[in-house]
Amino acid sequence: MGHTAEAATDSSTDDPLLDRFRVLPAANIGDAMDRMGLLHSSIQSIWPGGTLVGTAFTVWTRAGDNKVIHEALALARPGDVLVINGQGDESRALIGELIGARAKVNGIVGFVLDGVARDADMLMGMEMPVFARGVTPAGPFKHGPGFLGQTIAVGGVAVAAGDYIIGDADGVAVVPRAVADQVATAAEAVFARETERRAAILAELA
Ligand SMILES: O=C([O-])CC(=O)C(=O)O
Ligand SMILES: [Mg+2]
Repeated sequence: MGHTAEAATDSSTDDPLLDRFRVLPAANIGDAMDRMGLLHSSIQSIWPGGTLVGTAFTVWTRAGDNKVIHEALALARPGDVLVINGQGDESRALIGELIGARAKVNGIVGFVLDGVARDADMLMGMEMPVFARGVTPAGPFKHGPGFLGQTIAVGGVAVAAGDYIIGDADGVAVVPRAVADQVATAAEAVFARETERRAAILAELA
């Protein structure tokens, strides 16, 4: 069985919470967490319209070095997002289109980098969402060290393995796994209330 078939049947992608988060704005999810759990505003989709929802596979890598990211690609499960602390370094891209393509084949649904990426056009072409501090053509070194699966800091927020990651046009929200159901319920209420208020305001145009 190929990795793509695996991705379609893996239980981690059947989680109903993923579908609930998929239709909620990151802003509403943040409001449901006392407006906390939102990454620094400089971490944004590197291509227009990129969005993602998945579970965190955490990676800590030395600034400007992606040796451990190659290991992560082989170990992450379908439905995972590679969430990477690269110490906010903007001098060298931690990932590009080749890593993006490998991720796609393995069922990984996207990347969140406290660092930068490259090959943005090709990542857009393969619809591989990447949220990062920006882009640079400068490539990474491949020496290590790095760590997998530990709780890490990304964009000023702690992320543990298995936390829910939601990225949209505003940026990225992180929902701790232990409170995810409550947060989804509260965010659905925020969304419903704001939908109603927005409609009432716009009705003044009519
Ligand atoms: O060279 C690298 O490791 C990063 C890169 O451009 C790619 O993954 O395509
Ligand atoms: Mg490349």
